[in-house]
Amino acid sequence: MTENILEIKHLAVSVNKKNKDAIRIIKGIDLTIPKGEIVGIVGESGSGKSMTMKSLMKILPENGHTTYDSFYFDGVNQEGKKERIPAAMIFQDPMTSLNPLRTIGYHLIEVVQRKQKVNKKEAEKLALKELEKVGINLPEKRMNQYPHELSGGMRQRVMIAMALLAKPKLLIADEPTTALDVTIQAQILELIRNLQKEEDLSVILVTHDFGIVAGMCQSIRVMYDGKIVEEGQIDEVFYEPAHPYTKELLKAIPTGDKGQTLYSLSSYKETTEEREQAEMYVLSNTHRVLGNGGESHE
Ligand SMILES: Nc1ncnc2c1ncn2[C@@H]1O[C@H](COP(=O)(O)OP(=O)(O)OP(=O)(O)O)[C@@H](O)[C@H]1O
Repeated sequence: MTENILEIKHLAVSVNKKNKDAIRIIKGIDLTIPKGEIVGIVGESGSGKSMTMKSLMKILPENGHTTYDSFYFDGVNQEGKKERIPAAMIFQDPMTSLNPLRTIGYHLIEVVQRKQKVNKKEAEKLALKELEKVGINLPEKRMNQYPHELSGGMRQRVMIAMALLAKPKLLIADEPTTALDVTIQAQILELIRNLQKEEDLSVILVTHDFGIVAGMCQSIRVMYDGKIVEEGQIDEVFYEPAHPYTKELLKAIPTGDKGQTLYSLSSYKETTEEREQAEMYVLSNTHRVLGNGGESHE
């Protein structure tokens, strides 16, 4: 049996707005992440991918509220715990996480010293080693540079180095390559893939791009409107998608064919009634779908 790094049952997130009823954003999802896997979470913009990740990391905005029935990380019950799980998160835009007035070295050394009792010289050595590991050339020079002096791809490598220096067991990459051009995108994904193996990490890769998931992940969770509507091994979901929304997402993958009509996902809508009554149905040991008892499993 596979061990899981993360097991959370019935996770719900709501947001309070002034003088208004709380809005339910995440509507009771079960999320299991097997150890040592790269798991893809896909869904269109606004489906709740980032909110789910931020609630796991306890970095929700102040008006956000998380509940769950149970939450285990690496076998440890998180109920009532104030501290964060040993996970690190990288975002689409590294500039939002880097202080433009501080050097790259400052950022890295700060993470090392927060984690380990070492002096500045030793912290610097560890930071340099990490920069080399993530494929930054001329690491000594980079230590003294400011974020704006680096390319987008290099900044994302720095973010990955910072994440790894925090010694996480789980790396959450939230749209890490969306802002990068295609060749750089491929390099960053390759880096994440290699680091996962070398560092024995578990990885959650959040993306709206099914193509990226196909190349990177062992399994996939499809989110729609605050719920997981389908999950399974990559082949199961790709070749036998069972939920209508997954089918629409798959149709939306650009094939590169001239004249291909790009699908607009906004045309897919479930009625509230359907959604409220929906439950997860088991299609195989690993493949589950929300809603229709698996009857649409053609
Ligand atoms: N601070 C907030 N206050 C209120 N609502 C919010 C807040 N942040 C996000 N939301 C809402 O929560 C829903 C889910 O947002 P989330 O950012 O998780 O989506 P996402 O799937 O990650 O999309 P994207 O790919 O665009 O990041 C959206 O409807 C969004 O408008």
